[in-house]
Amino acid sequence: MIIRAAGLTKEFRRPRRKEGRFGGLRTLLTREYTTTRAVGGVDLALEEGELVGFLGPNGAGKSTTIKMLTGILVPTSGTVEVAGLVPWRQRERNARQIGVVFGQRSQLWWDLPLIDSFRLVGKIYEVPDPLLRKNLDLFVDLLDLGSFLDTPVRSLSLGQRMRGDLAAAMIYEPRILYLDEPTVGLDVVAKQRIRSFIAELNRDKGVTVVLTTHDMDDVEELCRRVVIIDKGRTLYDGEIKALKDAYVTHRELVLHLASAAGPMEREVRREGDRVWLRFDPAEISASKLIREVTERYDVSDLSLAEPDLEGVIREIYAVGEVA
Ligand SMILES: Nc1ncnc2c1ncn2[C@@H]1O[C@H](COP(=O)(O)OP(=O)(O)OP(=O)(O)O)[C@@H](O)[C@H]1O
Repeated sequence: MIIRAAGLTKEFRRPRRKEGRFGGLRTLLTREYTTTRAVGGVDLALEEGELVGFLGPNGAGKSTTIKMLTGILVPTSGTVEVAGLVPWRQRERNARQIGVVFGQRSQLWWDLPLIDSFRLVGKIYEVPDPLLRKNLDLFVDLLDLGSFLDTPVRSLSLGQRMRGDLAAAMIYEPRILYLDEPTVGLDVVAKQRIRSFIAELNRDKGVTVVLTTHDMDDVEELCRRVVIIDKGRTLYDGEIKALKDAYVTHRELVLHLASAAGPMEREVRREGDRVWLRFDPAEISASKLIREVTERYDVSDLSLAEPDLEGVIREIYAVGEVA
């Protein structure tokens, strides 16, 4: 087990604000506090080499959990162990085995050319020169960084900066990579490049990845397992497939008709020569339904619509529990 957290809790205490005249002074003097429980007892266990999607609505406690796993925050209670270390106690040793990328915030040196940030990270983490060069070559190639290595970070586009951040986080070859919304605000091409890079690190180098995102395409493409939290507690921890099986009881078959046909059994929608049929796989298998319709109708093409993770997740967030 490379990451193990048990009963992880974080409470933030803030002085309670007093209203009215001399409110500020009274706030200082009385020392009453309001407590926010951001994380309320999360258990998490990851094997080395896993790639897990860490999901939850805004304010669920994802970032706070990640900050405890990375050692930035000290838990109020509970235990964390990451590759044999207690992150907040052994911060420096922990930092060498983890890479962290926050989509909203860059870790790079704003005024320096991108390449200088890589060199500085290499120095800080004491990466031997040949290894630094080898990894730089690889990342420049995989993330297509070549055309903007000499550009100051502040002048990079969001997508270029994100790719730079990812490369910087991996240049010292950490075993674990924490990604907090790595594709937020990026166009489809940039998203795709980042997803392929993450997949490759995980597959070829065995890097363990914890991925926080609101983009279900990230999850569909990269993760087999998801952990969903809300209001600081775990709602679901398991395979995406099992989640879909539990929620998506219907599938859709989309037909292209070569010649006109009247209303069909199971039809739910029609647009020009396309007809959508909805069916329950427990009642009729996709192959049997396809056989039936192709025997009866003049079908030129067909496709099965995949169960939609986005819809499943939306439903779970709305209800606040997993059925
Ligand atoms: N430093 C802090 N002081 C007080 N409250 C905080 C602090 N950091 C987070 N919180 C609160 O803890 C809760 C969880 O926040 P957190 O940032 O972990 O959520 P999140 O799941 O990452 O959300 P998002 O998807 O919006 O990034 C929120 O109610 C937030 O307001």
